[in-house]
Amino acid sequence: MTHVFKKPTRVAIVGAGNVGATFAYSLLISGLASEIVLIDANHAKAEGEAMDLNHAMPLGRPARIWAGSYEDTAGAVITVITAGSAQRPGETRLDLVQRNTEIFKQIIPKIVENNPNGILLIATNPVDILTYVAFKISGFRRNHVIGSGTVLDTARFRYLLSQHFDVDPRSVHAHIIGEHGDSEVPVWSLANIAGMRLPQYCAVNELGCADETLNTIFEQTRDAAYHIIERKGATYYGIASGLVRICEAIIRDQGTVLSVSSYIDEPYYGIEDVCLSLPTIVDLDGVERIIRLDLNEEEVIGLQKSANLLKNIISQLKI
Ligand SMILES: NC(=O)C1=CN([C@@H]2O[C@H](COP(=O)(O)OP(=O)(O)OC[C@H]3O[C@@H](n4cnc5c(N)ncnc54)[C@H](O)[C@@H]3O)[C@@H](O)[C@H]2O)C=CC1
Ligand SMILES: CC(=O)C(=O)O
Repeated sequence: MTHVFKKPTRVAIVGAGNVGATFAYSLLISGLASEIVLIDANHAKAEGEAMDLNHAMPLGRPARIWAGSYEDTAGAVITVITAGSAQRPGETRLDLVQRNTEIFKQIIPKIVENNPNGILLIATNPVDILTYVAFKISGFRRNHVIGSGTVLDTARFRYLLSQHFDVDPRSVHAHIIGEHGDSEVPVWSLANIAGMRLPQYCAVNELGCADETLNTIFEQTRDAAYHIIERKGATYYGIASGLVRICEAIIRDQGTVLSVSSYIDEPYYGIEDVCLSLPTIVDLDGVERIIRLDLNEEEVIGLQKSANLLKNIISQLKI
């Protein structure tokens, strides 16, 4: 009998709530993982989600899905953390900071003990602060601790721009950088469609590009979570798709440019020792490289303000 060497692609998900369960479903549909384990303080919730997901499998792609424990993070290529409190209407992401830091103090050591070589992918808010907390507690290399950061905000921005310009969002190249939150920064100076910066694209195509219109697009991007939470209590489809996209870049070793959050260890416009989002090359080793952007003065000031806000919160944290 021939023995076949089988190496499953395991993704562990800690937190089987709105975000964790929606991500698990999107990951199943994507076919990227052969094993998906759900871990939650509420084990019955993880079990229920696993049962429901298993029933979708014969109609889609095969994978092994179960409700497990931290021992099951062993061998996972990526452990995605979505556990913790979410914003209630009117709350900011930063309001969640100490509550979710306490949860990370319980969770991270258990993952490290079982899976010292995997990649941590953080979605729990405030995501930049918790990426920093996970980096410090885990002792992992900076490449292996990634926050979903402004991947979602960048997607929202590209979607809203695509609506304005009436083009496929995948053909809009534009990034939101800095905090995943109220101090985030739109990189207008480098935004382009078909290689043309927006003012040139508007002029050539006789389209409206008024400052007021573009500002409204940014405000709708920045405030999207508040508007969704006001209406339906939570957001999850956007972030679930963002997490799948990050997992794809890692599992398929794609070297994709994504605005993930990671630890800045070398001065970037004078910013260091903080986690925030910048266009980053993501591959099998996680963060391969952060791209040096040629920002204008207003964008540099915005990015520095965003970094200072995050650093100020970090300095008050009890890790
Ligand atoms: N980064 C981003 O772009 C986004 C982040 N989020 C964040 O994701 C997080 C989760 O949001 P939802 O899924 O809507 O919340 P949820 O309340 O539906 O789910 C949270 C889950 O975490 C579990 N949990 C809590 N403490 C735990 C612990 N110590 N160990 C294991 N599991 C634990 C709960 O039992 C629950 O099932 C929130 O912090 C939210 O703000 C949400 C949307 C977008
Ligand atoms: C909740 C959140 O962080 C978002 O939807 O952007």
